[in-house]
Amino acid sequence: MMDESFGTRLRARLDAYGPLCVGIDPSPALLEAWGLDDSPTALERFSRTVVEAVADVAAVVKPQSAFFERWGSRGVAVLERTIADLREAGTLVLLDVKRGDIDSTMAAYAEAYLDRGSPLAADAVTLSPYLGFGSLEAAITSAMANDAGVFVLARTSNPEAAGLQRHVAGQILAEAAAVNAGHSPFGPVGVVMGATLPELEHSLDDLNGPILAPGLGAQGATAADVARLFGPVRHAVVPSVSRAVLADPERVRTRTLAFRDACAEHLSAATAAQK
Ligand SMILES: O=C(O)c1cc(=O)[nH]c(=O)n1[C@@H]1O[C@H](COP(=O)(O)O)[C@@H](O)[C@H]1O
Repeated sequence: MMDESFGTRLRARLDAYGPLCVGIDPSPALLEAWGLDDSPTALERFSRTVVEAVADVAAVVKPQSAFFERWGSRGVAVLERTIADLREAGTLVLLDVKRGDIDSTMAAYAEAYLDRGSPLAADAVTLSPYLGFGSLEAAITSAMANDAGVFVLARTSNPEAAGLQRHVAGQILAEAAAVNAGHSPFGPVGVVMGATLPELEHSLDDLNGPILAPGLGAQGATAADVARLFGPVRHAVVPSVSRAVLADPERVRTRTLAFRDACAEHLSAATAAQK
């Protein structure tokens, strides 16, 4: 049994390795760019290569479930092995599944992804709050019981999101902050805020939880954008990148280091400018 909370483990990883989450997104396009066929065996080769390249330099690694699920049970078996490899390497695993459903179904998702006895158990999982933040309760309870965490979509990186999410993001952030109150160094409820946003429309000062910020690289965000948006909460931001580090199997590690160090430098410059 793990006895440190997800927040404590995440804090330690961020302090030791710097601010970056690397996605494992084995899309057909990337498999082709790597000279691999599109098959479960190729998925495994891709995932193993990324794990070996980044497990000891990225604070968090985020396998995207859809790219494994498209191969049915054989793909899910590769996802299970990838999670096991990452956990054995000591990396924090954020499983990107973006789940959200009514209470009883949510409890089953929680059992699948957060219960430490499950073959798919991760350190944290992404959740969608569009059935109401309260519908996520079973997952949040399970996360706490299993020393795991959740990342709830608040303002996502994609351009289509703004019209819908701007109406609800404030409420999601407030509900996450309420769960996180009193926890140290972070509560179990992180949020997702795109690094592509033109500006932050809500303060994150009282969240007391980690902020996953996807959109670096392929979606156009830079380390400077991360610092501009998240400088005031720099200790809590986890910028996330997939395609821009995965494009070339020979350069996954060097690109990971470049993104990580650029984010660290820009965030610390933002700190200095605020003093
Ligand atoms: O939850 C996520 O990880 C996520 C949230 C979000 O707002 N935007 C977003 O792109 N993502 C995921 O982050 C990854 C982005 O990939 P790249 O654009 O290749 O860096 C994909 O796996 C997306 O599913």
